[in-house]
Amino acid sequence: MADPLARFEITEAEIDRVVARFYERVREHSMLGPVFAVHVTDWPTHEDKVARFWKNAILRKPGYDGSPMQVHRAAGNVRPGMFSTWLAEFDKVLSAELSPEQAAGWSALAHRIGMSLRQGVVERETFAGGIPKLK
Ligand code: HEM
Repeated sequence: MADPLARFEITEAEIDRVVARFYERVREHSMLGPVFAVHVTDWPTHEDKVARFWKNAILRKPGYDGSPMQVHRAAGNVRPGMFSTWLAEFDKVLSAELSPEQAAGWSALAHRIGMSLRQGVVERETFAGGIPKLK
């Protein structure tokens, strides 16, 4: 039986497939591709880690113990304006690969997490009161 705490019905294989399709698009994307290229050389390892992140977030399956907030704040080349593009690309993959119910559930979760990560990046780039650190 499905885990009653799972946010929506999805299999681990479906999660793996979405992650693989998404980073295929990211690698070719004019804005997102170069950002990842600075950090990720071993794509299978990256995709495996991100798939474990989503299995933990959606299915509550242990296996990811990283800190996405730290990673995105520290990356240095992830800008606040990139999150809407990332999410739009992710939504395209969700719609193409999953049922409407699955896509809607995962999209809502991704947008919630994305807005929180974006806020972390914004805070790194601003002083108290929202004054930008110009550089
Ligand atoms: C919007 C929702 C997003 C989610 C849910 C998300 C999720 C993740 C996760 C789980 C990781 C692995 C973290 C770890 O190492 O433990 C990661 C890494 C990374 N993300 Fe995101 N991300 C998002 C948006 C973005 C955006 C907008 C960018 C900018 C292009 C970005 C760029 C990166 C890069 C470059 C890495 C690799 C960092 C490294 O290995 O040093 N992410 N992301």
